[in-house]
Amino acid sequence: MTTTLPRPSRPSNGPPTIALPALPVSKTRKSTGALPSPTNKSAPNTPRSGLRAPSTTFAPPPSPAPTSALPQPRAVSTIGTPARTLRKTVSINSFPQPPRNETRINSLPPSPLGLDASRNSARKPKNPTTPSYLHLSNSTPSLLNNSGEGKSISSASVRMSDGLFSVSSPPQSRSSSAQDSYSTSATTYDDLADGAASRHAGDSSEKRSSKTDGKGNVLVSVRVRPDAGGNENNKTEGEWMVDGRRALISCRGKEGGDYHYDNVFSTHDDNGKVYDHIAKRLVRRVMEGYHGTVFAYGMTGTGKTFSMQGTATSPGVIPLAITDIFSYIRETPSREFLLRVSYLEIYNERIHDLLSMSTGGGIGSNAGQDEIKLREDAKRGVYATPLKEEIVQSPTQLLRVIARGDQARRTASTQFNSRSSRSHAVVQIVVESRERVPGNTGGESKRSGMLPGGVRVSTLSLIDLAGSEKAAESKERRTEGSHINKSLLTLGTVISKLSDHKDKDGKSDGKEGKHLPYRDSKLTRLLQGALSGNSLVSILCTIQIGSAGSAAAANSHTTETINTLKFASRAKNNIVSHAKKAEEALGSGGDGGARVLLERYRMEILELRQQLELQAKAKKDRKALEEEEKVAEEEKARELEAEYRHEEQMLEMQLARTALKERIDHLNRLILSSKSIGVNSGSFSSLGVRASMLSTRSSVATPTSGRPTIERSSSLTSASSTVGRRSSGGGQRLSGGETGPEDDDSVGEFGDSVASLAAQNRALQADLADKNRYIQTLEKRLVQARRASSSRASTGFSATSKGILVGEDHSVAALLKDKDAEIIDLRARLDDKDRILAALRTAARSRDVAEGTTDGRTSQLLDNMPQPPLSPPATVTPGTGALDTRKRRKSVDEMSKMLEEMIHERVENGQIIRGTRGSVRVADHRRLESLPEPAAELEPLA
Ligand SMILES: Nc1ncnc2c1ncn2[C@@H]1O[C@H](COP(=O)(O)OP(=O)(O)OP(=O)(O)O)[C@@H](O)[C@H]1O
Repeated sequence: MTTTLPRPSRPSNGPPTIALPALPVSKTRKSTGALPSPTNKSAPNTPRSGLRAPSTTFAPPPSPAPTSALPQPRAVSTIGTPARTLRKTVSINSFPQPPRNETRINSLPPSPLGLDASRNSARKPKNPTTPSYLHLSNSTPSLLNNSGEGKSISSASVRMSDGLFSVSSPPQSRSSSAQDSYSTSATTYDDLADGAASRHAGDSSEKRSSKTDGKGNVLVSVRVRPDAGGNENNKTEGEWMVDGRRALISCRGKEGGDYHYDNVFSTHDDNGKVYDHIAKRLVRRVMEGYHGTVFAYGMTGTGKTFSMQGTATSPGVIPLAITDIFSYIRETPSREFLLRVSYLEIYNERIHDLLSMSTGGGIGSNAGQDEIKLREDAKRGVYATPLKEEIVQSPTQLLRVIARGDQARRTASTQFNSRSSRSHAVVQIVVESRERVPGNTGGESKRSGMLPGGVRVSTLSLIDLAGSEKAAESKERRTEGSHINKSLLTLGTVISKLSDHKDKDGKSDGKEGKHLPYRDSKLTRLLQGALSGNSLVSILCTIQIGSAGSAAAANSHTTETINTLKFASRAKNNIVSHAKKAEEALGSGGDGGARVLLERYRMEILELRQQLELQAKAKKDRKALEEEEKVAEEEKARELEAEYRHEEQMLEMQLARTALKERIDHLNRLILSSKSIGVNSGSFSSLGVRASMLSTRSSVATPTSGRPTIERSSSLTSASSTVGRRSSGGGQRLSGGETGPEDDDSVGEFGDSVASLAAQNRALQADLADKNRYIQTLEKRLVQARRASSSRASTGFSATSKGILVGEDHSVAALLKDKDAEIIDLRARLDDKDRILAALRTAARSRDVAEGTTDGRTSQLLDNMPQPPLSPPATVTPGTGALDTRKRRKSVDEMSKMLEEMIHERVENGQIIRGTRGSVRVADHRRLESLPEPAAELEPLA
């Protein structure tokens, strides 16, 4: 297989670089050419290093001791450069190895290449009695080695301490990218590194390496993909030899050599193991506040996506990292976390948001998206914007988000991969964390006045690069390929030049060094922070060394593989990380604060909680108000109902009263009629007497007193007719059967008057009886009404009803009293009538005596009437002529006088009042006192 990438002219001291991109720096080449020598890798500093057959029996050869079976790598001849060799040795040995593997690896047989002996022999003089991996582990601790992890993960108490980070980056190493450093807080791990270095002051080379080496924070691993043909015996695949235990890959070809890395994974190693070695610790560090970057680099089809994403049965780095992230959160109750994730791809040098795109990854699938640009600020470094970030709360949710992005990622079938990634894909997980205030959760901290600590923000970038490839047949693939190759070339260039930015101690020297072309591609721009040392870095390079079925393919693979191996070596040599734990941002202000969602959310939660409390209070007040209103409404309703019932009762009473009143009016009319009858009958009787007198007078022609007499006569006629009518009407109303006799009685002159009086008397008595009955009926109805009211009053309106009943009682009592008074009045009038009748009888007898009549019809008629106690009748003596007339006149005069006296007497007694025209009427107080008095006016007799 051939590569389209330009081949740089290779220095003689480097490993084969036939297929490498044209890297610009010869110095880099030298550096790169100094591939890990067996000697340099010989000193294990971790359990796994120890497994690489640490032995005190090995001599420390200054140069590698390649096996005779392998071609002597040119790199070996250059490893004699002390500084380079030392640095490489220290950095590689400082890489972590999983503690669990220690036993297993210790039991492994020595490397067939015999490189362990030379490496370990190189360590032996320094500490012949102590396993070299332990020695180096102490001397060059790194954020990614076991010592660090042991402290940070084993227990919460250790996690809580900042001293747990025995990071090896010396202060000098910071200078390489100090201008971009996120960290302004503790330099704990630097100090510790210095301390660690000083413990080995006796070994100047080691001390130097510990100072210069930020590479303790950079892991470079190589993974060999199984051959598609099924030949997995990768130990000796043609000219290649892979030794996972010693992290060695040897090539026996013309550009061959020995390549040492932090980890070499054979075809037998699964994704779990790969993750454990390349990313597990880094993920932990990210959770503790460091930035971390893991990326996979390699030729197309060599297993980058397989390693990063994995499969359902063999999850890759990304899903395993997610699992660990949430495990860490669970294990760390002392802090609270907020995770947000973004997912972008760089396709044809354009950035696309995979979380905002529709799935399918086709052209135009991101139509409508704002162009995503890269920006840089002091706090965040280089970042893409605008980019969708999703907050995730569970591994499942996070995996789902990433799976959605994967769906949107552009893939296509290529010569080497049926589903080749055509873009660089970057998953970025931002971890915000804050220490919980003991005993307080949520809003309680505010209430207690204790503020929690600041928020720490760190980022984990998981990058699956597109694979380098030769020109494809289709134009589209060629375009994609050219962009991919260009960006990968820029990446290689930047990494190569990184060594130029370091002084002899490995410190970055931006002024003197060459320009770093980060801006030449979006990929390098995005990786700028990681490459310049602000992040812990783990690079997984994937290769395929099988023949893949054809000599051409095998050849192509070899070239590409060697390119990849060289890239890995340069990365290991040149990238220096001095990552620091991110500072804790207090408050929500400022640039840093603006992106600290945890703080913003906390503030938002507080605000919302306050709003909630206010709302709850308002709701409570409103409820109380509503209750009051409800009570008031109920009260009002009750009042209205009571009022309504009262009105009903009043109406009933009114109706009853109206009925009573009507009846009373009717009775009054009857009474008045009776009175009129009584009075008029009295007048009539007297006038009747008088009429007879008048007729007598007429006969005696006494015109002197004619006028009044005539008037009186007229009046009598009128009154008589009135009485006749009223009496008739009243009789009809009271009892129809009684009208007959009355009508009969009303015929005739004197006889008629007397009969009428008798009829009137009967009528009055009947009326009286009728009234009594009516009064009884009224009393019954009142009792019934009272019962009805009291039953209604029992439904809750007792107070009001009482008032009604009391009023009713009063009105009924008054009514009864009125009626009683009227009855008494009526009786008194009857008495009056009786007296008048008696007077009339007397007058009639006197007349009879005076006229000498013997029939006594008038007096007899009158005698038939009830006899009131009257004065004894005057003695009448018969006479003739003028004497008789004189006697009659005298008799009439006497009678008139007697009547006048009687009236006068009553006027004096105050029983009656004399009117201005001589009329008389019953005194009011007499009425009230129920004294018998005629209600109608009595015409004066004289
Ligand atoms: N270690 C491995 N074990 C088993 N199968 C593997 C391994 N590595 C890769 N493969 C298989 O090889 C094929 C190509 O792998 P993958 O797509 O991961 O390559 P790649 O490097 O991502 O390619 P590209 O750059 O074109 O995207 C896949 O079918 C994958 O399953």
